Parts: sequence; C-alpha cells; structure tokens
Amino acid sequence: MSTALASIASSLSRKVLSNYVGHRPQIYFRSFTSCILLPSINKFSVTKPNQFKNLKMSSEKPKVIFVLGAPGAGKGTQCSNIVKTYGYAHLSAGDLLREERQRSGSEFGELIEDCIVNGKIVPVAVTCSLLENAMTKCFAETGTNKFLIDGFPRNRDNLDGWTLQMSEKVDLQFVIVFDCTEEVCVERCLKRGAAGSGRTDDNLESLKKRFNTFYNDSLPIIEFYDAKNLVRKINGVGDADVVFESVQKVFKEIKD
Ligand SMILES: Nc1ncnc2c1ncn2[C@@H]1O[C@H](COP(=O)(O)OP(=O)(O)OP(=O)(O)O)[C@@H](O)[C@H]1O
Ligand SMILES: Nc1ccn([C@H]2C[C@H](O)[C@@H](COP(=O)(O)O)O2)c(=O)n1
Repeated sequence: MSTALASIASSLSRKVLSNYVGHRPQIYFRSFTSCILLPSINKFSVTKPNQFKNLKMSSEKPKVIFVLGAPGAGKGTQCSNIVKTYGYAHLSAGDLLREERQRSGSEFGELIEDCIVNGKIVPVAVTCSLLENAMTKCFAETGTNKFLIDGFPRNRDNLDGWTLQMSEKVDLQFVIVFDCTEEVCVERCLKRGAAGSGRTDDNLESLKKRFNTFYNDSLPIIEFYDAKNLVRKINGVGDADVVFESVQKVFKEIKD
C-alpha cells in the first residue's frame, strides 16, 4: 500500500473508532469519498491497492438486490435458494462482519463483537468496504456480476455510506423484504442457537436489542426504498419452500 493511502486509511480507521466511542459513527463518513481499503480489512485483498479505489468489474454495472427483514425472518435461507436458482452471489453483511471479527489482527474485532451482542450496527465504513471488497473478489474469481446483499443497509448510516461509496457504481434492482412476526423470528433464532449456531446473538437478551434496532433503525430504511417503489415484500412465515414460491414470483419480474 502506498504511504499516502496507508496514512489516509489509518486515519480513517482511527476516525471510525473514535466516532464509535463517541456513539456518533455516522459523522465520519462525510469525508470518505471513495473506497479506501482499511488496513485491517484485507481478508478480501489482492496485491495491488489501487484495485480497491473503485468497484470496476465488467463493462456493465454490477446488479444488486438488497435483502432485508427482521432477525430470523429467513433472509439467509432464501438467499441460498436464490443463489441456486438465479445465479446471484450471496454476500451477507453479518457473515462478512463475523469473519472480520475472527480475523487475527483485526482492529475492528472488539467493535464488531460489541455491536453484534448488543444488536447495534457497525459503522458503515467497515461494512461497506467489506462488501465492496467481497464483490470485487467474487467477480474476479467467478465472473458473477449479480449480488444479493443480505442484511444491508440496516440504518441511516449504512444507507448514507452506501449512497456515497457505492450507489453510482451499481444497478440496484430491488429490495426484497421478508415479513415475519417477531414471535416466529425469535423462535427460529433460539432454535438456531440451541442447534449450535455458535452465534453470540442467538439468545433472548441480544434478540430483544436486535429487534429494537430493527424497528427503530431498519424499518425507516425499508420505508425509504418503499417510497421509491423498490420494495418487494414477501411473507416469510410458513414453510421455507412456500416462501420461496413467493420469491420466485418476484424474480419473474426481472425475466419478463
Ligand atoms: N420458512 C422457515 N421456516 C422455518 N424455519 C426457517 C424458515 N426460514 C429459515 N428458517 C430457519 O430459521 C433460522 C433463521 O433463518 P435465516 O438464518 O435464514 O434468517 P436470517 O433472516 O438470515 O437471520 P439473521 O438476520 O439472524 O441472520 C435458521 O435456523 C433457518 O434454518
Ligand atoms: N449491515 C449490518 C449487518 C449486520 N451487522 C451486525 C449487527 C447484527 O445484529 C449482526 C448480525 O447480522 P445478521 O447475520 O443477523 O444479518 O451483524 C451490522 O452491524 N451491520
């Protein structure tokens, strides 16, 4: 990494942390105008840092579908079905954050863990860079240029960061929202925890906080996209196969 880039990236990561400590993570992003790879987010890195400056893939813009819904609404399950049937690549913001948390030497590990356990949302510079790097890597390895982005954008900070860093670089097709009652979602997550998910947030205490964040921070983002007629709401209660039938109806729209 060039000295200048390393210095910008390192000062950015300090900003992320200091704003996080001050509980105002959204502010820092205003000075963040292009994708700069944070020094510690190198799981998806390739050797030349310049490749990260912009998401340049094929001549066509990458197609993106956001997949949203409450914790346990079935986003990951249905994304797997979509991958098999429609050839999209699945990028889960939560999975990318969990991987980054586990990466030895990550300076964001503690911050990510604190957010996950307490149902808070990680500052967008971290998440958006992980997503952009994963998209770039996925395209380089598989040629896939269609992405399901699961669990993002989750709050205003996520949305603002994405708008600044990514929105011009991709073609947002629509936003799938799985609609599921809190009761069903909680039951699913607890069952997932009991079955050995190893997730530190599949417990009642974390779920309460995650639901608060969903109602207060994520629903307004869904409303934002709904006002743009981009939301495709799907009933997430019921058998996974039945839910997937509804998903297929939405995808028919793309083919027709
Ligand atoms: N339609 C369904 N019926 C019953 N169980 C389901 C259904 N869909 C998913 N599940 C199960 O519920 C749990 C949560 O599903 P999944 O991981 O797909 O949800 P999610 O929305 O991605 O959750 P999170 O936001 O917590 O990552 C999993 O154990 C999954 O197997
Ligand atoms: N945009 C995101 C997505 C996820 N996180 C953190 C906080 C979530 O509670 C946790 C788990 O996500 P899930 O696997 O349920 O999608 O990951 C975040 O901070 N920002």
